[in-house]
Amino acid sequence: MEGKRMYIRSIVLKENARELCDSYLFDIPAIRGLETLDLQSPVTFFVGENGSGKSTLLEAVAVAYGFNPEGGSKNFAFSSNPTHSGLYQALRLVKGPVRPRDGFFLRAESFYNVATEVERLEEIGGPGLFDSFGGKSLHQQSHGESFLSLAIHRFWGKGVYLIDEPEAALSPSRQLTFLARMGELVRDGSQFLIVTHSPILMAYPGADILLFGEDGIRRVKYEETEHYRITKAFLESPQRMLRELLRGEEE
Ligand SMILES: Nc1ncnc2c1ncn2[C@@H]1O[C@H](COP(=O)(O)OP(=O)(O)OP(=O)(O)O)[C@@H](O)[C@H]1O
Repeated sequence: MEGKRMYIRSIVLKENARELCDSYLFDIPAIRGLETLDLQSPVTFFVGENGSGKSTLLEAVAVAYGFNPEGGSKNFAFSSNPTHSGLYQALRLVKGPVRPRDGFFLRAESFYNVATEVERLEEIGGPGLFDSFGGKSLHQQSHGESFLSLAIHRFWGKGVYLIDEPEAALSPSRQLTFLARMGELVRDGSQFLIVTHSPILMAYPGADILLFGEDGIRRVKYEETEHYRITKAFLESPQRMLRELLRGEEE
C-alpha cells in the first residue's frame, strides 16, 4: 500500500495535552515524550516493557478514531466497565485522503463482550447468523478460535484494525495463520496497529516496529528487539539460560 493509502498517517499529541487529560499519563515516558508519531507502514507494532504505555496509546488512538473504547467496530456502543483514559482528547490523528471501508478495535480483556455484541448485531441482521463465523456461535468457540473467526470472516478488508496483544488468544501455529490473514488484508488495502509481545507476529515483513521505552518511542529493527534476542538465545540453549537463572536456587 502506498503512503497515500494509509488511513492513519500520524498520531500527534496536542500542545495543550496536559490541560486535557489525567496527569498520571505524563509519568509514562512514551506519552510524555510524544510529539508526532508517523506511521510509515501498513503494519505497525507497538512493543516494549510491561507498563510502558502501549495499550494506553492504542486505546486512545482507537477512541480518537471513533471506535468504542471497549472494542468492536465503529457501530458498537456497548459499555460494561469504562476504564479508558482521557488521552484520546489530547490526540490529533492525521488521516489519509482515502476513508476505510471497515474497522475493528480488539482488546483481550473485553473480547467476550465484543463477541456478544457481534452476535447481537448479526442476529438483528437476519438469518445466516453463524455462517460468517464458521457455522458456530463465537461463544461456542475458544478465545483463539473465535478471534480467528472474526479475523477471517468479519474483517472485510480495506480497513483499520487496532488490536491489543492478539497472541493472548493464539497458539504459535494460529499466530502464523493470523500473520497470513494479515497479509491478505494488507494486500487488500488494510492498515494494522498492533500491540504485541510476540516475536512471531512482529516478524511480519516490512512492519514498522515502535519500541516504547524510558527515552520515549523509537523505531527499531526486528533483530534489535528484546523479544527476538531473548527468544533466540533461549531456544538456542534453554539449559544454559535456565542454569544461569536458577543458579542461586541450587547453591
Ligand atoms: N487509571 C490509571 N491511573 C494511574 N496509572 C495508570 C492507570 N491506568 C494505567 N496506568 C499506568 O499506566 C502505565 C501504562 O499502562 P499500559 O497498560 O498502557 O502498559 P502496556 O505497555 O500496555 O503494558 P503491558 O505490556 O503490560 O500490557 C502503567 O504503568 C499503568 O500502571
